[in-house]
Amino acid sequence: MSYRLSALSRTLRAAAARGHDATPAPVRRVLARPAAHSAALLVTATALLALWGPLSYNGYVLQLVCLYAVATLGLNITTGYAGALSLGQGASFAIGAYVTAVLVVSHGWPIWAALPVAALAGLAAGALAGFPAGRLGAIGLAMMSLGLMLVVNDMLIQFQSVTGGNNGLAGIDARLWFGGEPVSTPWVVAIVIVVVASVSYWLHARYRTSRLGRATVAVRDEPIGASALGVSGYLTKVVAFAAGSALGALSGGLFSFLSAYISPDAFSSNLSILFLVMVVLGGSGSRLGPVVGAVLLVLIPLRLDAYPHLNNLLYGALLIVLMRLRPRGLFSRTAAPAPQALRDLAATPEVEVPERAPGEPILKVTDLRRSFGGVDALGGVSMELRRGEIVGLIGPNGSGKTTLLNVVSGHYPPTAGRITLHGTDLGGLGAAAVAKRGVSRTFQTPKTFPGMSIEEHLALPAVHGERDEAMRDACRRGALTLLELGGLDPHDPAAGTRESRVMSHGQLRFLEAAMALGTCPEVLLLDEPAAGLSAAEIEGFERVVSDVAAAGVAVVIVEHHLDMISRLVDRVVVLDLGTVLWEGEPGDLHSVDSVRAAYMGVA
Ligand SMILES: Nc1ncnc2c1ncn2[C@@H]1O[C@H](COP(=O)(O)OP(=O)(O)OP(=O)(O)O)[C@@H](O)[C@H]1O
Repeated sequence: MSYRLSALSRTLRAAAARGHDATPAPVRRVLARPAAHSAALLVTATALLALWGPLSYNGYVLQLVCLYAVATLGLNITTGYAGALSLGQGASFAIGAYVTAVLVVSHGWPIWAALPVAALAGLAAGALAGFPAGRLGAIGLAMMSLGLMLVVNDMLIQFQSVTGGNNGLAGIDARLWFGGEPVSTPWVVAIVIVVVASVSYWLHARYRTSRLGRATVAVRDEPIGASALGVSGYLTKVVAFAAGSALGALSGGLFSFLSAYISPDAFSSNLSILFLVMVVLGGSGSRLGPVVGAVLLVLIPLRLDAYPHLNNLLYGALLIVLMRLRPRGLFSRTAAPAPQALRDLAATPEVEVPERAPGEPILKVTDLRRSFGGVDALGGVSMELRRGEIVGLIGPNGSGKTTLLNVVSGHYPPTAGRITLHGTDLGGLGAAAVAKRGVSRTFQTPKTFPGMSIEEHLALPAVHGERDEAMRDACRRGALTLLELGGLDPHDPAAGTRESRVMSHGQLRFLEAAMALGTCPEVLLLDEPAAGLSAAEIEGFERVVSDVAAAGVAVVIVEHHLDMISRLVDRVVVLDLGTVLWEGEPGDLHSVDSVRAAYMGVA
């Protein structure tokens, strides 16, 4: 037997070394599905309940684990997916518990009506808290959410006429109809708890793979890069707060039914900390982690009750050891699949590239200024950009090139001056809003999302507004070529599931540019795209830029490679000390004395 086991483990290790496990692919795909986990949770919990009975001690603990898991899954959306450290999940739990208790005890509501209302109350409270919280940093957010927990706890005591004050509310029985008799069997509550836990797991996993979930994770990983693709960091955080709080409140509602009696003692700030520890220990941002965290942190203290004098010490020491061994929690975050993005991209038809012919002006910058303290990074820049035109923006270090891109793309507000796209003012709009109007960009250091797969990156950008078919296809074809240049085969699903954290700098550059083209921009701003690329890669990149410009995309390219500028652009703008020093055709660049002096150091 031991020989067989070691042979099996050798086979598994060898398979792992080859990059896959021994489980057949279709079985692996089914096992990876959230619905499979959800069904397994439902079947296992129901079987255990049948074995132990819902009124037994074990049955009670199982129901407690399941309902706590609902709260931790919610907190995982807020803290794990959105990266917003919240100490307020206990407040949502309390709100849900009390809304349920009041509806049931004072108004005779049935369980199926009280629980959704509790979840809605949590959703509303989460959204209200999310509006100010969405703008706070990690520490501010933790403080605010903790404050919320304390306020809610105090309100439970103060609003005595509704909440029963310190005495709490008793008689929280499950009914099937409004004003009906309480059901006599504990199975109704037990089954509702198990089903809600299982469905919550599925919803929480679907959230991660949805467009909203992808946007949420992108904002967590790289908020500036996400905003350049039109994703509003603020809104994704508010929604994550609301969704997480709704599950927290639903969990509180289940707790009311399980306990049949609640009082403010059960909702101290320790509860929020417990939920957070469950999520962190299980693996914040992972799919299964919050459930495992709930299981462990309910069971471990119960086991330690056998050592009454040592239980706190052992509990604390165990947490320290576990976090030391697995600092990111027991389960790791994994990228979510988005195979459709690759399939769509790979199916883009071949496009015929027309002659490049710049058209009418679309972007206009007038007397644009931007200062940082006493430094005038832009001291009154005016320029126009035509449809289908490629403009090279060059100048010495510190001349304001990146600042100009940052201001035009909405990452910095201008100090003065105007930016218009098709005559509409862009000044004052945030980066996400500017991106949605058709201005896309790349950064000097590529801004990609380490926790997301390549296919997820490609599923993130969306086209906002009208674009003609040829331009769309040219952008998609360009994105496809960029991926191929980066050695990423869009026809190979295995390549798409790789996380961007393991990619080389050059690959990240191509991936970022492919995402920028994924928005099918009217204006594409490229900040030193050739840095770190080989001559062959630069040549391929130039071809893509030239092709999308021929389809009508207007391109501004900041670059120190003057050879590339001379080959590629229609017009060069030279910046010096935040102002336009010279503007003209690339062929004339070397013959202008002022440019030679400022940029090339030639007197
Ligand atoms: N966020 C900021 N805070 C303070 N000063 C800034 C900021 N961004 C830019 N600057 C300053 O503005 C000036 C222009 O910087 P910018 O990065 O736009 O130049 P650049 O032409 O892009 O330079 P490089 O070629 O080195 O990238 C510099 O003096 C820089 O120090």
